[in-house]
Amino acid sequence: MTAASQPSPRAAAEAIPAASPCRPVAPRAPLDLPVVDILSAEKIFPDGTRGLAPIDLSIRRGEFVSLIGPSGCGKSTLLKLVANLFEPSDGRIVWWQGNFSRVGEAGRRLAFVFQDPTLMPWARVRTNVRLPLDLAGTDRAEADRRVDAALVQVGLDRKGRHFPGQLSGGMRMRVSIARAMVTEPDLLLMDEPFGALDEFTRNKLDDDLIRLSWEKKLTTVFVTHSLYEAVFLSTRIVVMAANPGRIFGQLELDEPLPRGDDFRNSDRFAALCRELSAMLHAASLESRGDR
Ligand SMILES: Nc1ncnc2c1ncn2[C@@H]1O[C@H](COP(=O)(O)OP(=O)(O)OP(=O)(O)O)[C@@H](O)[C@H]1O
Repeated sequence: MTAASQPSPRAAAEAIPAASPCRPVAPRAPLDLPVVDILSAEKIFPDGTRGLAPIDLSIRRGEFVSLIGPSGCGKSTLLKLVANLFEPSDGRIVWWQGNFSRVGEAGRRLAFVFQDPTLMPWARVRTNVRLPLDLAGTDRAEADRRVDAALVQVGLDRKGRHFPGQLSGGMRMRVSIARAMVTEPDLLLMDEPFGALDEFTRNKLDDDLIRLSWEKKLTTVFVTHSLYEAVFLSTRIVVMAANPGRIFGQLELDEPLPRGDDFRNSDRFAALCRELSAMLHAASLESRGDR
């Protein structure tokens, strides 16, 4: 792992100026209500691979938590456990303080955004974004209203009648985010959503995501390989180590939200990147058993 040397000039060169300057505001409202409690949850796959050692982690309302760490440390496995895409081998996961035995029950919505936008190529952008509402049987007028709002939120209000093949990679990812936003999720899970995009587009989408996250008071768990992205977006970063997958350390970031280029180009950002880089270096050594 290389040190985070001088991230600011690079970010400055590649970042698109924010639509509005970053306004320093007080941290968002109380963060104390747990959305997900991961209680000694462990994952051993059927072939015997120990994907995750027992993990304890609480995600609170309004947090933006990034999971970062070396390849194979269990970031995706942890995210899928939180998404209830599979069950822990041991331990348990409690959503909304046990008010719901499974995610997705009435009143609680969870949305998952993958690295691949997985759009229907034969359907227009509007139809793709409306899909979860159609599946849920939402009234058509209400669905159209939410689709309009979501397309505005991601800056695609003029692309609703386009097909996915007519869009850039960044635009397709925006469609995928809009499709998550129409469900008005209580918990947004994102597995390296911008990993396949160039850094210029990634920075722009990070800008949009942090604005959306702030405006909608989202609770988000986000997997990334980019320490710059993790520092820019997160209120808390969970650093993981591998062999077996586990939590190595955590970094709280109290930089006020929303954030923009002022933060990206600040000494504070550079210092936080260096701190995270050192943690990742140590986690990487620990993963190889070198320490
Ligand atoms: N379905 C599976 N069956 C067996 N082993 C699995 C399965 N899925 C993941 N693993 C193993 O579990 C461990 C954690 O995998 P996971 O994909 O969660 O890591 P990751 O941190 O997301 O990796 P990357 O950064 O490379 O995407 C790895 O050793 C992986 O090989």
